[in-house]
Amino acid sequence: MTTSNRILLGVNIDHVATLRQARGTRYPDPVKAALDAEEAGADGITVHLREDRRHIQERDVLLLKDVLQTRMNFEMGVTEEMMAFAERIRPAHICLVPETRQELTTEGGLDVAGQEERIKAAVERLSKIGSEVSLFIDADERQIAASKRVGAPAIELHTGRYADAETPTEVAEELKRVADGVAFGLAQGLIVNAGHGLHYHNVEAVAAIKGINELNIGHALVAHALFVGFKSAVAEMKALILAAAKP
Ligand SMILES: CC(=O)C(O)[C@H](O)COP(=O)(O)O
Ligand SMILES: NCC(=O)COP(=O)(O)O
Repeated sequence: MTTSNRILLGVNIDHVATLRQARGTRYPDPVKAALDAEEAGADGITVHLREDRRHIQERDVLLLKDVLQTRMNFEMGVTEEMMAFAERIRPAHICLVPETRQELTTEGGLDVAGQEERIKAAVERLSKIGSEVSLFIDADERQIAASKRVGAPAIELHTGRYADAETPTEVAEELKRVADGVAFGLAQGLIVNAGHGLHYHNVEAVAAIKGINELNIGHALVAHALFVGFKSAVAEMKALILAAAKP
C-alpha cells in the first residue's frame, strides 16, 4: 500500500501537439516539450494517442519512446488498433481511458464495472508486454472495486468534477469524493494516481491527499508555458505539489 508523501508529477504534453495540429506545422514539437519537462523535474511524460489523432501522432510516440529519460504513460482507448500499437512500443505505463470523437476532452471515467470481461482481457494482454496498466476511472467505489477485480495494478482517478466544481460546497464535496476514492483504492492494494483539469490554483488540495502516487497534468501547464516557458511552468507546478504534499 502506498502511503508515502512522495508524489510524482506526470506531464501531459498533448496540448503542445494541439497547437501544432491547428496549423499543420512542425512546431511546437511535443518531443521538445517532453525533454524540457524532464529537465524541469517531471517524473514521467503522458501522451494520449486519440483515435481521431487531434493532437498526439504516432510519430510523437515513437520518437518519445527513444528519447525519454524518465518513462512514458501511454493513454489509449480500448480498441484493437491501440492494443496493437501499444504492443509495438511497449510503454512503461499504459492508462486505459474512455474515448469518443465528439467530446471536447475526456468527460468521464472508464466504465470498468459495466464491461469487466472486456477490460480484464485488455489488462491481461497489455500486462504481458511488461507495461503497468492503470484504469482512468471516476472516484466511485463500484469502479474502483471492479478495477481491482479485473487485475489492474493501478487506477487514475478523474479529477474533472473537482476541477469543474463552482461553489465552495461543491468543491469540498468533489474533493472529498477524490480523497475517499484514494483511501478506498489504497485499501484495495491499488496504486492510485489522479488527474484531469488540475491547475495552479486547485492542485494543492489534491496533492495534500495522502497516498496519491502521481498527478498527471497537461492543459494548465501548456497554457502557463505560453507566458513563462515550458521548463518554468513544470518547475512551478512541481514545487506547488511537493510543498502541498509535505507531512
Ligand atoms: C485521459 C485524459 O485525461 C487526457 O488524455 C487529457 O485530458 C488530455 O487529452 P484530451 O484533452 O484530449 O482529453
Ligand atoms: N489523465 C489526465 C491528464 O493526463 C492531464 O489532463 P489535463 O491536465 O490536460 O486536463
